[in-house]
Amino acid sequence: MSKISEVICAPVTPLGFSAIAVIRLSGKGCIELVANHFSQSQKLLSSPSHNLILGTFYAETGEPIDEVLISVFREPHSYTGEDVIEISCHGNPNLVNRILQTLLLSCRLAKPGEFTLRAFLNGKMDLSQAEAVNDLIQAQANQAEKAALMQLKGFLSKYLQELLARITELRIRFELAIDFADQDLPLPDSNALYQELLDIIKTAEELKSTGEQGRRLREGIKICLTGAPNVGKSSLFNALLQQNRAIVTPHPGTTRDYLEEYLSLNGFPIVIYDTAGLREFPDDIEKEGITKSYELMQESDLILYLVEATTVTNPNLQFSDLLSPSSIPPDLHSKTLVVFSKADLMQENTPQIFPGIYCSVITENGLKDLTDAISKRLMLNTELPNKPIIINNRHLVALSKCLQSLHRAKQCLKENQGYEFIAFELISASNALEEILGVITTDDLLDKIFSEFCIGK
Ligand SMILES: Nc1nc2c(c(=O)[nH]1)N(C=O)[C@@H](CNc1ccc(C(=O)N[C@@H](CCC(=O)O)C(=O)O)cc1)CN2
Ligand SMILES: Nc1nc2c(ncn2[C@@H]2O[C@H](COP(=O)(O)OP(=O)(O)OP(=O)(O)O)[C@@H](O)[C@H]2O)c(=O)[nH]1
Ligand SMILES: [Mg+2]
Repeated sequence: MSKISEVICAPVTPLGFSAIAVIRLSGKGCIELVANHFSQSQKLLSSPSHNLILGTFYAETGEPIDEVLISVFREPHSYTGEDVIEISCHGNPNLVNRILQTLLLSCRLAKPGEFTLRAFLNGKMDLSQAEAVNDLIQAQANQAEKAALMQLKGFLSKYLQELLARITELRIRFELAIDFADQDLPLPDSNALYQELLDIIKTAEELKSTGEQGRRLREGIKICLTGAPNVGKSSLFNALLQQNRAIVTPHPGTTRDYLEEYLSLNGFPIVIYDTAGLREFPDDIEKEGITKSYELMQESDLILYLVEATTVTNPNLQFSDLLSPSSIPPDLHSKTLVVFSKADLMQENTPQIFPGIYCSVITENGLKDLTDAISKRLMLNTELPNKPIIINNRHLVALSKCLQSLHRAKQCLKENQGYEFIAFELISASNALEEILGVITTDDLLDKIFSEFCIGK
């Protein structure tokens, strides 16, 4: 415990010019440490928790560095559960560095994620909540932030704790049954135990089924723009991003390497790809680009296949003819949305032969229809349910492990195997859930999780 309490210090705001910058310290003795360099040292030493004090911060030489505002948090009432000081100084990176250098004469720089690691080790949050802190910082869109915030506030923890309690209770009932059998006492109603096991499995499955939604929030929903050369993929890419990101020219074969950008649609994070035009006889460079286009199509959640609206003149054409075999592989048709581009070039009164989305980046007609269609297709119109979502892959893996054990327990029960086998599987199921909450951890796991955090967090 004493090692944990060693004072650590780090800037918590990015080093750059800003209105204010904040430096944070945590650990036993950090209040005294800062008081040694502060004009209002008595006020600081006797300050209650959650208090602000204005004063001057001095260098080791006694030279004043800045006028600062100091926040005091006394253990255990702080983010880390230890004494914490936050120094708000003026947002000049040189001032921040001088204050930091002064502090580092008597403490050490915090490692990435070390403040949150301490919050976890001091029982301020469980591991899933600590991971949510980073997910919240990294989140790319409102809905991803919402999911991470719910996890930070313990929604997932509560759900898992309840599941864990039910598994434990069921296990105890099986263990009691083993004892009863030894003593020739009447056995409990095995049908009731079976029903409870089924119900637990259902609850765990329900949580696991949110994993796909979670993956989309974590990695972003992948949309790939594809089609023949020159159909207007890069132009549409730019229009959706509302910036001139991709090069557009009248020459087919302009885009060779793919481009990747992020946007948010209805609060969902989207990764959008502009790819090389598909053609049958490409040159060597294009060939590479096209291979990559096919890889991206495989990975994508949605493929937008562009066809120039003016080229669709044959009323006998079938929908499948549009997606000619040389363009989109048949197994990807179900996740393909056809978009008719350059709709402004259609003659007025030209019938739209295929029902579908006709759009133009010049007049901007149809762009809203396109984003609406994308939202509908990807089901982005629905608010996230007020239920926990598994957004972390480590959690999904552990939950799958838990479910495997629960299913094995069910199998044992069906095959009338001994209750001790079932109890064993239920222990494995509990252990898997406890991995998520960090009840049992290894240094390697903690290192891996917290090293992905930024410094000062
Ligand atoms: N300035 C500042 N802003 C911040 C943080 C911070 O540490 N400092 N946070 C994080 O980096 C987040 C807020 N999280 C926090 C969580 C708990 C406590 C805290 O003092 N908890 C005490 C008292 C609780 C209470 O009064 O209700 C406790 O848990 O006992 C502070 C910040 C976001 N904004
Ligand atoms: N009239 C009209 N022209 C368009 C529209 N969209 C794109 N274009 C033009 O079509 C040409 C090709 O556009 P790009 O966006 O480069 O097409 P691309 O599909 O990315 O082409 P490659 O990268 O070569 O495969 C350019 O001259 C664009 O200005 C549109 O909606 N209306
Ligand atoms: Mg292009």
